[in-house]
This record gives sequence, structure tokens and C-alpha cells, in this order.
Amino acid sequence: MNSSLLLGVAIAIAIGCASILLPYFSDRNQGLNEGCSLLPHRHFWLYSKRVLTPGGIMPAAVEINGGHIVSIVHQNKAPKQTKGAHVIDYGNAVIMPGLVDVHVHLNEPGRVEWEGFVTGTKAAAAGGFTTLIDMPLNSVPTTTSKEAFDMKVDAAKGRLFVDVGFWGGLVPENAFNNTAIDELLQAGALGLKSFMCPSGINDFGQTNASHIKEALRILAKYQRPLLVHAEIPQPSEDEKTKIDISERRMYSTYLRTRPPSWEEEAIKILIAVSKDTHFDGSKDGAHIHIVHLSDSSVSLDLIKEAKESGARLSVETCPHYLVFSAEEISDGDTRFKCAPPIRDVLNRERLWKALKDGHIDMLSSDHSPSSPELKLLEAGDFLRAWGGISSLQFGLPVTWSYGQQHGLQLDQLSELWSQRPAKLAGQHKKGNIVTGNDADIVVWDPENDIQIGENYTIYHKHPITPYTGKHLFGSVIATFVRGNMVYENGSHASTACGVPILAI
Ligand SMILES: NC(=O)NC(NC(N)=O)C(=O)[O-]
Ligand SMILES: [Zn+2]
Ligand SMILES: [Zn+2]
Repeated sequence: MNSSLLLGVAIAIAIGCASILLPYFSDRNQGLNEGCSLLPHRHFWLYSKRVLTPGGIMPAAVEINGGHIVSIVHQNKAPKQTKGAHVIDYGNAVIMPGLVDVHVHLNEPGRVEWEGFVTGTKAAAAGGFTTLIDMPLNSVPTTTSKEAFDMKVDAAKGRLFVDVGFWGGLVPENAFNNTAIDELLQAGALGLKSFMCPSGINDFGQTNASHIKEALRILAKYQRPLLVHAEIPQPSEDEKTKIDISERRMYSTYLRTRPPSWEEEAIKILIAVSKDTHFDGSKDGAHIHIVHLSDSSVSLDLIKEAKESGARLSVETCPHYLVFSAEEISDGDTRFKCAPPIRDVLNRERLWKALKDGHIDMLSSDHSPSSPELKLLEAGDFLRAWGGISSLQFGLPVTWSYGQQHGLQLDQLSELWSQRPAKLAGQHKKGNIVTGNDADIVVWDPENDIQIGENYTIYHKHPITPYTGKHLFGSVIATFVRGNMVYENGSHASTACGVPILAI
């Protein structure tokens, strides 16, 4: 046989083999985007003895096809593996809706040396988060116009390991420009965010009641929320005197310069503004969401009262206010600096009670890292260090470990981390394990203990965090985003297939 004949025979055999194998592979991988998932299937079952559904925790098999949950079957044994259906039996691990974090500073474009879409969303996936909503500040430009919004969405494409939506920014420059706000919301911002005190970022100025009222008029029309950093600086003695470095290193100094009255004052104004937001006869009015509540005294009472009298308000708090207390923060340890500040033990315990009693609606990380230099760790200067705590990856084990000590149940935890945040962000196909929803799921072992330290891989850009050394319960086994296994036991999918979430 000459060589060209040999080649012809070889090609014919290869084509024959391919035509036999192709139907098998194409059926098995239908709709599968190579690299998006660590699992080579789009149709599969997840089984465990503890699946958290709206009906409670039960042994069940969750069927996933094409990125959606297509059935949930309550059964005591894992389904049989067949040729057509791949089954993963997770035994006694918990299968729960993926966590939704409505308050994350990913800082891209412009400040990727602080964090970025790739590192932030890898940390999220490793922590069981399937959706993040990014804050409009710390990126350059800040997300306060349609152009800046489009730039952010472009920068995110192909760099997300989980799905990410975006809040737009409300600042004095756009507050009275209805067209600009309209454009920002039409571009896909899920709502707006503003500060009532200096934000630490020059081109993200603070808003007052008039700016906020004006924005609420437009937000009511779109039925999207306004998120507010609720602190208003109050006159203090400190302004008149120069505080020297030895005092600036003391946590008590920082605490004194940012008392609960800052939160109280802002919350009073927000409640007053929220009283009449039924503009042009709109039925539902506007929704104000107070971010990172720290003060569990008067501020919380004001919120409770306003909600009871029908105000459309919601409020979040963050793990650091629930775990740490002012008493344990060493002087100079600026890893703990955030605004509003972490207050005393009594304040912390009241926050837990409010969380359990349903007066605080949800949890968020307020993951706001910076480059290590800006934390001024050597000088330990609390007044000049960057305010923001890095924590995104630890939210689940932290709130579960400390929540258990406070009698928080798994279903409550899921409401606080998944159902309510998804609703705030208008994501009705996320936050619940129900038929028809996106298959956004975390599989984790609540009994397994971990220690944030050397043997624990942190995926945030910088490992600096006050959680170092914490001994916690709860390890993430696998995270699925729209049916893609994006994380499993220390490995991420090779391709970033999370999508930017745009409001429609
Ligand atoms: N520019 C920020 O990221 N600020 C953040 N900083 C905190 N919380 O200390 C915030 O959300 O206010
Ligand atoms: Zn804030
Ligand atoms: Zn923040």
C-alpha cells in the first residue's frame, strides 16, 4: 500500500470513529461551554440528606439541567446513576442556595491593586457566594454615569467566576440631573448608592436630603432601591484640638470620633424622607436600604419604629459587627478599621438579637479592601488608615459559627444571606432552591472546622484581614453558578463564566 492510500484509510477510520462517538459527547455536553465548569455535564443531580428548600431542610435530589433547577425530589436515597443522568451524592453535607452579597467593593476598573473582578469573584466562589453586587465607588471612574457604568460592565466581561450586578452611584453632580440618573438606570444599574458623609474617595461626594429625595422620585418609577451609607458627621470637641499620633493609635480615639449619633442623625433624615415617596400616585413608593448598620441602640430603635409604621426601609449588618468588639481591638491594629466603627460587646449582642428577631433584614460583607500600605499597619494610625475590612470569602463560616452560639438556625442564615439580598437586588430567579430558578448552589459541611491561617488559601488580592487566626466551623465543598461547578475543594473552573447582571 502506498503512503497516500495509507493516509486515506487512516482518515476514513478517524471519521468513522468520530461519527460513532460524536452523538455521545454532544448529548453529554449539550450547552456545555468548555472550561466554565469543573463538571462535564449540563444535566445532573445533586443529592444530600440536608437540602435547604423553602419547605425546610430535607433529604432530596436536586435536578439541574441547562443551568436551571428543573426538579426537586424529596427522597431518602440518592438517585441511581444512569447513562443519561450524572449523580453526585454529597451524603450529609448541606445543599443550600448560593449566597448573595449586596455590598462588595471590587474596585475594578481603576484600583485593581486593591481588589479586582478575578480575585474578588474567585474568593466569592470559594466562600459559597454565587452573586455579588458591586459598589459604585473605589473604581476609577466611579459608577455615576452611563459611560462609567458601561466601562465597568466591559471590564467585568470574561473576568467573573460568579455573577455580578452593579449599583450606580448617586452624587451631588448627578442628583438633580434626571436624564443622567435615567440613563444610569436604563444601562442596567440595579439601584443607586449614596453616602451621607465623606466616602474617602474624592469623586464620590456626600449627598444630603434634597439629593436623596430627588433620586427617590426616579427610583420609585423603576422600583429599584437606594442604598445609603447612613452616617452624618456631628460637631465634636476633637475638631478643635490636634490629636497626636499616640492618641491616633488608640482604638478608643477612633470610636470617640465616630459616635452612634452619626448613624442616628442620618437614619432620622432617611426615615423622614421615606415618609412620602408615593410620587405621582405610585403605589409602592421608593425603597431605602440602610447599609452596614453598626449602632444597635437608638438607630436600631428608630428603624424598628419606622418599619412598624409602614416605612419601606430595609437594613443590613455585616459579620465584623457581629464577631468583633471594641474591647478586643488592640491599639494600632488598623485591620479592624471600618466605618461605622465596630462598637462594644453590648452593642454587638443587641445586633444579634435584632438579627434573630427579624429587625435586621440581611447580611452583607462590605468587603472593602485596599492595598496593604493604605492600612498604615506600621504606624497604626486609626484616623488616617483606610477604612474597610476584607472578608468576602469568610462570610459563611463566620456567621454560621457565631450564629450557632446565638441560636441562629440554618434556614435563618440562608434567609439573611440569600433570599432577602436576592430580593433587594431584584433577582427573583436567585436566592432559593425552587424549580425554575438559576442553579446557584453551595454545598458545604457545617461541622467541619477550619482555621483562617497558613493552611487556608485566601483568594482575595490581599490576605490582610482581622479574621486571621479565627477557628471556625463550615467548609465549602462546591459552588455552582447557573449549573456550572465554578469551585470544588480548592480548585476553580478554568474559565470565568460568571455574567454581569443588568437590570431590565
Ligand atoms: N470607600 C469605601 O469603600 N468605604 C467603605 N468603608 C468602610 N465601610 O469602612 C464603606 O462602605 O463605607
Ligand atoms: Zn459605607
Ligand atoms: Zn462599603
